[in-house]
Amino acid sequence: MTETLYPDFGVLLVDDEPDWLGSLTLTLETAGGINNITTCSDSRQVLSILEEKRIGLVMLDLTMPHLSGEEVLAQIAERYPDTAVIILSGLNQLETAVRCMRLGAFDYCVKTDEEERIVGSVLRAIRMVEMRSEFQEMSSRLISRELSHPEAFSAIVTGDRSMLDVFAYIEAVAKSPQPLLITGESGVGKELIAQAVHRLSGCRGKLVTVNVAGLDDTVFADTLFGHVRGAYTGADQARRGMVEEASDGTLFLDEIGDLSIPSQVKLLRLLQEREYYPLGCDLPKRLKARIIVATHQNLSAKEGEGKFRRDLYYRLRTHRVQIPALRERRGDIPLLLDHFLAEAAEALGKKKPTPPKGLAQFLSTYSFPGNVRELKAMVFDAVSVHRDRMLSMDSFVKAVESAQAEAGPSTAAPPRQNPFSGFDELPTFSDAAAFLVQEALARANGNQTLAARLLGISQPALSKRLKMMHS
Ligand SMILES: Nc1ncnc2c1ncn2[C@@H]1O[C@H](COP(=O)(O)OP(=O)(O)OP(=O)(O)O)[C@@H](O)[C@H]1O
Repeated sequence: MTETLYPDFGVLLVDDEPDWLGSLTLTLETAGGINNITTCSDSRQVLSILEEKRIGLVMLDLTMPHLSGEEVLAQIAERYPDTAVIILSGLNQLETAVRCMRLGAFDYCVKTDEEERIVGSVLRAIRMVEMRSEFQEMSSRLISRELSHPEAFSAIVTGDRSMLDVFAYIEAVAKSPQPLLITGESGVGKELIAQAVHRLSGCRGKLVTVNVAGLDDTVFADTLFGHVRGAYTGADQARRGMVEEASDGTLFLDEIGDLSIPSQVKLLRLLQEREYYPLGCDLPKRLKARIIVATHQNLSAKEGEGKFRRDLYYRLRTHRVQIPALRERRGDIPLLLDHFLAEAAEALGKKKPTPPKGLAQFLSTYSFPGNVRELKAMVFDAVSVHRDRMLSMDSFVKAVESAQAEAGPSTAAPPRQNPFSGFDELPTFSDAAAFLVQEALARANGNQTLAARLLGISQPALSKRLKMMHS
């Protein structure tokens, strides 16, 4: 199996001592998981390598024959300003370090520095280059408002601007090896987003989904890391963990907000060390999967309450997207309605029914606490019971009313402000009623039955009021 390259751009090591190049390569591979390395022992060749290969980071020795590290640094800074350079010197000379930083070096390390210091600097430089390229890619997409791979999002029905911005962001970060955090209320389509990211990532492996809600720590470790035969009583067979199942692919951990603290520690270790031990096994295995996590919970609040580890939270949110609730993109309701009518008709072997006039308008007045999933269920239910060519409005009205009754008056709708609180002068009762009626009729597209429902009055009461208004 070919190993996934990290980072996805090359790291060029330049030093006239081949032994040092060999030992630095080994250190970066073993301590930093960095395996996309090119070496060069003749500083005169650096520019032609940069010309030919996609190099994002150069580690330059300072003292070299022909062209010194400082001279090469100046050339790189001028011709390849997006390439990060770390200077590696045999001597700790403050003056030289300052000069190199002024020339644009990312960092200055001394060869005798601790391994941790050198590897840490390289990992930070890699992250900076990755972030810079994501930022450039995202801004160019946001400016052009065009997607390079719209087909990756074909399962997600939307015309909403903020969703399209989410798509643009996802295209920019899809190939990053860092985790992606997807947040949003239940039913907004987080799993569909994870599928799109996996498709765009170009990973050859599978997308493996694990819902971690309700898994206790032992089951979590066993599910993710697997075990060897005989690891515990009853472990008659070895089990491959989901991390291994997702090799060269994507591991999608859903409901991450419910993860217990001990499991959070295990996940953090996996992300930091990119290694794990199947239960009962002394040899570590390498993490070769991209990690995507999702939650409907507010992780930042959980972190504040001490229920989610800060270090894990910050690691997970390197890339993050927030999927808006359906009530924040009501323009999607008619599109989704049409999509689910076709899908339900096909699944149930029926002809696609014609929706009653005003249905989309009626649905747009509802807050959909269950988001797209709730709309989908409503449509499937209505299509399964309908018999005529025209779909009945009734099953939708009943579904909305029973959901509202179930939620109770305080949660049926999002908390509202008193619309009159900012008024200097209050309208009269009859003026306020007239405004309400007009607004309800506009929202119901002139449909009086719907408008009456929105106002919580009977249709005869509404027509009486309309007569009064017009007399
Ligand atoms: N924009 C969309 N277009 C088409 N189908 C959608 C869209 N958004 C969601 N769905 C459908 O709605 C249902 C719920 O979506 P999904 O499971 O992705 O939500 P979720 O945010 O992951 O929910 P949860 O937090 O409960 O896991 C699925 O059947 C999905 O196919």
